[in-house]
Amino acid sequence: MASEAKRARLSDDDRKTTLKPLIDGGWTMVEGRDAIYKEFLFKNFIQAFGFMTQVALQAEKMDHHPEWFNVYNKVQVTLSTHDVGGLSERDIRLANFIEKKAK
Ligand SMILES: C[C@H](O)[C@H](O)[C@H]1CNC2=NC(N)=NC(=O)C2=N1
Repeated sequence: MASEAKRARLSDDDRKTTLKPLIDGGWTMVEGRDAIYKEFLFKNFIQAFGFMTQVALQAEKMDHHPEWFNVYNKVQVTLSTHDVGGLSERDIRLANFIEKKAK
């Protein structure tokens, strides 16, 4: 798939199939924009930062970067595709990677 296509806004069908499992898993829609949000809690800062490091390397590989905020053991993540002003396939892929690493 071309990179422009990957950054296309998710269709209604995509939202029912690929987005729904993430929402069921604790991601929420951000009010007033087409973006998803989840808060992750770790044992301590080192665990949180280890998680962030893994996500950062994957984000760079995908050329798709999270909006996030960290204090000590808490990491708040917002995902959206700035180039298209909303959710795309890349947000789904990054969210699924994040879920895997946050376990
Ligand atoms: C030039 C570069 O490829 C773009 O700015 C990329 C970088 N990372 C990105 N990250 C996110 N979340 N959305 C984007 O649209 C985006 N675009």
